[in-house]
Amino acid sequence: MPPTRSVLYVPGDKPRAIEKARTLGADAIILDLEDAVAPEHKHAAREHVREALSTPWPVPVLIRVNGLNTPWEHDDRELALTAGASGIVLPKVECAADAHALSLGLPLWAMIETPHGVLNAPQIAAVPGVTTLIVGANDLARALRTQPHPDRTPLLHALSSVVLAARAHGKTPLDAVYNDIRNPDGFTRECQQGRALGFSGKTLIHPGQIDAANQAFGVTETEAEGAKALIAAWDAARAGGKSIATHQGALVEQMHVDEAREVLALYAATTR
Ligand SMILES: CC(C)(COP(=O)(O)OP(=O)(O)OC[C@H]1O[C@@H](n2cnc3c(N)ncnc32)[C@H](O)[C@@H]1OP(=O)(O)O)[C@@H](O)C(=O)NCCC(=O)NCCSC(=O)C[C@H](O)C(=O)O
Ligand SMILES: [Mg+2]
Repeated sequence: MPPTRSVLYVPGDKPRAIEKARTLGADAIILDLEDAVAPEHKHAAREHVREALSTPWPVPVLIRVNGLNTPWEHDDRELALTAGASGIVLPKVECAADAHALSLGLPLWAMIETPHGVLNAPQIAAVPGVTTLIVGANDLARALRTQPHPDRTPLLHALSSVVLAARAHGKTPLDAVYNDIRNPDGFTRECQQGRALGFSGKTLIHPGQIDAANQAFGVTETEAEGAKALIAAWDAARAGGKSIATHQGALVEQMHVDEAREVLALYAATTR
């Protein structure tokens, strides 16, 4: 799987921001046709997105289309199919049938941002074309009538439900955006919380959030060296006929080795 530590939304009607996004260092880009684009700009945004995708990008670029049953659905779908996007982001996915409705042969990133979406997350994650679940915390908080909380306590159940559903089906869970672009400390704390909850990365709204997300969801050289040492300890134990090993005083079993290999794969993919 390509890395998804940092996934930046860029409004489809802002060509300057789109061009800027090419070189910002995010692992993936979502060109947005939905909530970041006012109704009167939807048509122009589609043209900007088509133009942007007519030349190669260094990272995967997805299109967030408008939701099913909106007036823009048909034209967005046609654009997504013909423009050369790496995938489609579908907002407000409520059930598996919604995901099937937009199974167009491209990877589908399903946004879980309604109560039904959370309740049906396991069925949505099970749809073969769905590769990724993204939490949409703004829409979800509104629908649930939760109050803002620095530790996201009111949303923890939903956040963990999305991780659980995605992981159960081998899909990638991505954490929600952090709205306060002037609060880097709060952003970093939320990245760390998202990683601890099991998310693979975070969706972002501003270039200033990319480095912190890459760091929080990435692998340091020290961590990579630690993973190599753990695998070496395991290999030595197995070569000596042992079924389990210890490394730096801690038990090592097969699942720790699998985890260490994932750490090394992410390190290799993000240090080119
Ligand atoms: C939030 C913003 C409106 C702030 O914009 P602005 O005030 O212009 O920021 P800056 O002046 O700090 O910008 C500095 C330069 O960086 C460029 N920029 C800003 N944001 C982006 C971006 N997202 N991608 C690429 N480049 C960006 C500016 O153009 C400036 O460049 P320059 O002119 O050369 O100096 C703005 O950041 C923004 O629009 N962000 C994206 C908002 C968005 O996409 N929203 C929709 C997705 S989030 C969502 O819907 C969540 C979900 O559905 C849910 O329910 O939770
Ligand atoms: Mg939303």
